[in-house]
Amino acid sequence: MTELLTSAQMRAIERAAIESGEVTGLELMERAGRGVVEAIFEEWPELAGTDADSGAGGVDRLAEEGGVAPRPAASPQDICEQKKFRAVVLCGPGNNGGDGFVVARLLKERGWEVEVFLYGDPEKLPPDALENYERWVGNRSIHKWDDNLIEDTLDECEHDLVVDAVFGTGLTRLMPDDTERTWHGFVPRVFSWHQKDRPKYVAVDIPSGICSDSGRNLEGAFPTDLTVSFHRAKIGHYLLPKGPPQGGAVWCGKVVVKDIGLKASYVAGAVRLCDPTKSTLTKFSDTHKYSHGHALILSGGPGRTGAARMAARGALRVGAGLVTLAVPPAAQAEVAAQVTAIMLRRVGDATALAKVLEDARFNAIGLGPALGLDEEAAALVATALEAGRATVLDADALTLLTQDAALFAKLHQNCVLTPHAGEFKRLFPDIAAKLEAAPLKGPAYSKVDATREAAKRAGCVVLFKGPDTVIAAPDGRCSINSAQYERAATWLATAGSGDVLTGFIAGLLARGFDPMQAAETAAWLHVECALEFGPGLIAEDLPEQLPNVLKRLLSRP
Ligand SMILES: NC(=O)C1=CN([C@@H]2O[C@H](COP(=O)(O)OP(=O)(O)OC[C@H]3O[C@@H](n4cnc5c(N)ncnc54)[C@H](OP(=O)(O)O)[C@@H]3O)[C@@H](O)[C@H]2O)[C@@H](O)CC1
Ligand SMILES: Nc1ncnc2c1ncn2[C@@H]1O[C@H](COP(=O)(O)OP(=O)(O)O)[C@@H](O)[C@H]1O
Ligand SMILES: [K+]
Repeated sequence: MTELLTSAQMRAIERAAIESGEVTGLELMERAGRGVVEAIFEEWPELAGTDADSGAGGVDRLAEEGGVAPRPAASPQDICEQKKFRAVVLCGPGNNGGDGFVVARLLKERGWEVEVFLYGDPEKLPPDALENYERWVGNRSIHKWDDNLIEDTLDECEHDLVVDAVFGTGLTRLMPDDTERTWHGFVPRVFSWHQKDRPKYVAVDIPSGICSDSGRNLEGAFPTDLTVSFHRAKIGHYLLPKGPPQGGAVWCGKVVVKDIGLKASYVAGAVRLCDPTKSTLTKFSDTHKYSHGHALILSGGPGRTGAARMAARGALRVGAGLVTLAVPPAAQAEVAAQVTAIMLRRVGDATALAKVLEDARFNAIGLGPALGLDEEAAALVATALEAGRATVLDADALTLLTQDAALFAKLHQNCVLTPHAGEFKRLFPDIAAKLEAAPLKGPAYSKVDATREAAKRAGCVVLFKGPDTVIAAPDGRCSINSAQYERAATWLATAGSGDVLTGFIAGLLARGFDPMQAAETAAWLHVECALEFGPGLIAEDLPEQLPNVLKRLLSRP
């Protein structure tokens, strides 16, 4: 699985590499800037042009005029007279700005017309950024930050590119909001999504204003088409905090990670991006059906059996050897008419469930979807938890846990809880409040922090749903299953899809996956199934996509 880093982890890796003498900060900055330029041309080859088209090797007209650095900026009209690719590079007061100066220089070397604006004092730039500032101003113009001039420059003639290198992983507080500027006003004026023939917007490392650890929008983030990060993606690229203002992945556009020559080393405690390997699925492939386990899925009463039937089908398709639906007697005929490979057991109450669970071959339980919220349902949850089996709890089972502290206390390390945002808030109201509170500084409290805290409190795996599903174990392991960017599958948010996920987890638990691995693998397969089917998907379709999805996964080299 790919690691996603925090800003502190990234800084530690950078520091270790520099201290070991294997690289200098200046070299890293040069590679970062080069990586951004490479990514721009890979994304929009039309911007790479040919030497002749782009005027590469062309002489800086301002330099020809004999100015000395730093010279007064050219007026927007002056700039528009030339037919070249044009970029505006917005640089900030730290090393993110330093990367911006490198990008500006490299574009200039290719013949681009480049206007650079610096937010902050040159004298206060950190050393590597200062060095690149000086390399840039050696014979070129630079503008002191001026909202109006930036807007005029972009208005006066067509630009091909705006590079956002204002703040990166060092964003420590809310976006500046002083008497001279409010970023909330500046950003919508300059970063117009709707403008005809608008420039491409590219963020260096992360869109300025987005907290790289949490994805939270520290008010006034710059929305971009492409975000180019370095060494590893950051957690904030993959979280999608709710607005207003919305954050994270919404502003990144697309994330490309460029290698800057830092050694890949294990980072203790790093969050991972879910992407199971072939071996994850094959390592439990014995031949006998009982060696693939037996999942028991609890059904609701008459007229409420569909959710459990879908979960059971999911469990069977994901490879549980056997799946049995535990059905209240009044719903038996309804269920029997609709299932074939799935078996039935009459389970009228908690005593009957306890009897069924005397059979040790039932090694995994899935319960909650349409189970009901009455005392009988609560007794079923208690009995299931007391059995100590690998158990996934969803929907009504989660609501029941919120109503009874003694029931919550029965959770054990073989459980998986699968709340959506509403259920999470009911289960962990204080944690949800921290997540909902407006962030005042970076690094801000994130969905990763919230899920880790919830898992620790519950003493079991928590899978916090959404397009940015976060999965955490009490020991701190944590991963994100992303349904964003190239895995965007908004149509997965359809009634009953969560019930199928419960079934996938139960099936994998039955196959012997540990709870964290079952939750991660199921969440990943769930999105793959949605992508396989495409728009128009209904929940029943999800299990039917598994054969193709698994075939593809298992045929990977
Ligand atoms: N790590 C690596 O391996 C590599 C890192 N690289 C690059 O370095 C970037 C990180 O650089 P960085 O640490 O200098 O932080 P950065 O984002 O430039 O900002 C710091 C400046 O912003 C200021 N500031 C903060 N918040 C503010 C606010 N709200 N409003 C106003 N000011 C605010 C803050 O001020 P201070 O808090 O110090 O007062 C400080 O001056 C990283 O994203 C990547 O692009 C690459 O070169 C290659 C390898
Ligand atoms: N925008 C989205 N893109 C992709 N998946 C989503 C999105 N919104 C929700 N999901 C997923 O859809 C499923 C919905 O589950 P849930 O909320 O329990 O619905 P239900 O109770 O109808 O089954 C979850 O797996 C969740 O992660
Ligand atoms: K940036």
